[in-house]
Amino acid sequence: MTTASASANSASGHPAVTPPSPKVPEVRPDRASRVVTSDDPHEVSQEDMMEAVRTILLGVGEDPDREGLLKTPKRVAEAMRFLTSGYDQSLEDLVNGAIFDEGHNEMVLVRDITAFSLCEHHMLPFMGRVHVAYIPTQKVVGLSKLARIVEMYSRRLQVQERLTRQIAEAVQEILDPQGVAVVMEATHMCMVMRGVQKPGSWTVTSAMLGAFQEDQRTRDEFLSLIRHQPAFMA
Ligand SMILES: Nc1nc2c(ncn2[C@@H]2O[C@H](COP(=O)(O)OP(=O)(O)OP(=O)(O)O)[C@@H](O)[C@H]2O)c(=O)[nH]1
Ligand SMILES: [Zn+2]
Repeated sequence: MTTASASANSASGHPAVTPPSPKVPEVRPDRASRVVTSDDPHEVSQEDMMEAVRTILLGVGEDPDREGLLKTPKRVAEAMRFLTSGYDQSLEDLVNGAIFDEGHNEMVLVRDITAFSLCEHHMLPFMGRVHVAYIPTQKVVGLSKLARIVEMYSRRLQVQERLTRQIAEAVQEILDPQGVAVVMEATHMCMVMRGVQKPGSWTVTSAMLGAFQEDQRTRDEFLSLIRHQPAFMA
């Protein structure tokens, strides 16, 4: 598989395209791909998670036994399971065979796909929009599947650069198209609510494969299409 080039810069600049970077291995395998046994050290029960949340509540000086917090450990454990549910999905199940031989060879772009993820450094949300384009080699994929791919990789602990690249590589894997382009624009709560505290800052990352990496005009067409204001919004 071609290696994606991913880069980040501030929203004031255009997404830069850098030379291919070395592939970063997955931080952890998909939960779905692991054989889970009862003594699997990675398998943490809901009760263990709830106990950890109780500890956090104590750590912030709260009383986990006061009425308003009684169900909080359970709610947080369930929320964290949902927010990382992308580990349990596989690309094959998600695409569900929705690949059609249309003989189409022009750019397909799904833009403004909202995405919510958690940064792996602070486990705080980062959120924004993702634009996914590809140039088919005859075969196209069901449009919703591009959004589902974004969803699967977002619902994990991430860094924005890796998320962007994984989306591009997934489209490459399922379609083997002439090229794939992914741009993500996101704001990170770890930079807004804490730390450097910069509300309004945006990070733009891109991953370009094949024709989008090799052909400046193709890349420019994509960048111009994602900046264009759509005439119709549902
Ligand atoms: N490249 C990249 N960095 C990220 C992402 N999400 C969070 N970070 C950064 O990860 C870095 C972690 O830096 P550390 O110095 O280890 O942690 P920290 O002391 O909490 O850093 P500050 O956020 O600067 O307070 C910070 O600079 C974050 O802004 C991401 O998606 N991509
Ligand atoms: Zn963070």
